[in-house]
Amino acid sequence: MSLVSCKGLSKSYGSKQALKQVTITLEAGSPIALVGPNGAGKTTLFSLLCGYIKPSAGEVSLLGAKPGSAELLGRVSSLPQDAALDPNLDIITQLTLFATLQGFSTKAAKAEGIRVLGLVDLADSAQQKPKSLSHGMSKRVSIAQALIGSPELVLLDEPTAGLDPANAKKIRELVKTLSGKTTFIISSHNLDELEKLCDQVLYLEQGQLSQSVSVKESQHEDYLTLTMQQCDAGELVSEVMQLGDISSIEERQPNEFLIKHNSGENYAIEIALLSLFKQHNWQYKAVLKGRTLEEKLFSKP
Ligand SMILES: Nc1ncnc2c1ncn2[C@@H]1O[C@H](COP(=O)(O)OP(=O)(O)OP(=O)(O)O)[C@@H](O)[C@H]1O
Repeated sequence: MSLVSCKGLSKSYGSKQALKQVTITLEAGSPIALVGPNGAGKTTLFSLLCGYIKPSAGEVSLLGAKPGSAELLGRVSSLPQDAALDPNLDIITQLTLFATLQGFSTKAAKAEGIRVLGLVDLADSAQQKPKSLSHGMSKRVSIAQALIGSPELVLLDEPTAGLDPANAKKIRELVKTLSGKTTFIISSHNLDELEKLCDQVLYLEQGQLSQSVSVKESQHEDYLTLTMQQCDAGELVSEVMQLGDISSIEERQPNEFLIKHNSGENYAIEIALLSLFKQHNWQYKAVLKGRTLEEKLFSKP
């Protein structure tokens, strides 16, 4: 049974068509990214998956059931973009309440609340009220709430937006740790973050699913992405073109070069590049196999 199945899924708000004929099947496993410009329909798709809104046309099912149905209680959860906590109740009381609503006994619900707060490193804040929390801490409490009951599918809408780098890293590590048992679908504008976390990236544009990109496939592509320290781009390009099996090299961003090659031999190009750098005493920052996610989504090879 598929994790998510959408067939011709569409949603209009009055005359505004926010989602157009989205058809996709997603399987459980590594985290899946949902990317797209502002207004592309990401939150609308999440809201349909959660059952917060009804489709205007088409079908959607999660784990074989309709979104919002009783069968999915405790199996699917979400962190909405604008998740808000009740200002009047302390954190552990709120989490305990949500766990109780999922069917935990009162005692087990409190233990579950403490467990999920521990996952987001906030066990010490259990007795605090939301107004005494920073924005980042509130976001982490909302992520904790989404993890109650260890659901099979968790939808995270911009989970690290507004978090400082250390806390964003902690959330990424948490997602990595829990992946396997739980499948995460993550909407974010941070492509570097998604590239680190996800194997599959869905790209929504003007309500349509325009691409589904596999991050893992980079291993099999005939591309290298080279990031240099300061260098003379013209000289580098001319020298690299003289190496064998190079089809093209282009500077895509300052000091970042995309090399297309047709070498069938493992590491041959990498070794030739490193010898070239040594010969000229050029300093490099990174040699990445394949193309960056940004290149895959936004540039035609
Ligand atoms: N309740 C609503 N009523 C009317 N139009 C809406 C409503 N919600 C969303 N829209 C419109 O639907 C389109 C898709 O919005 P949505 O919030 O799903 O996009 P998004 O990809 O999540 O954007 P962002 O990255 O800015 O969060 C936008 O044009 C938006 O203005």
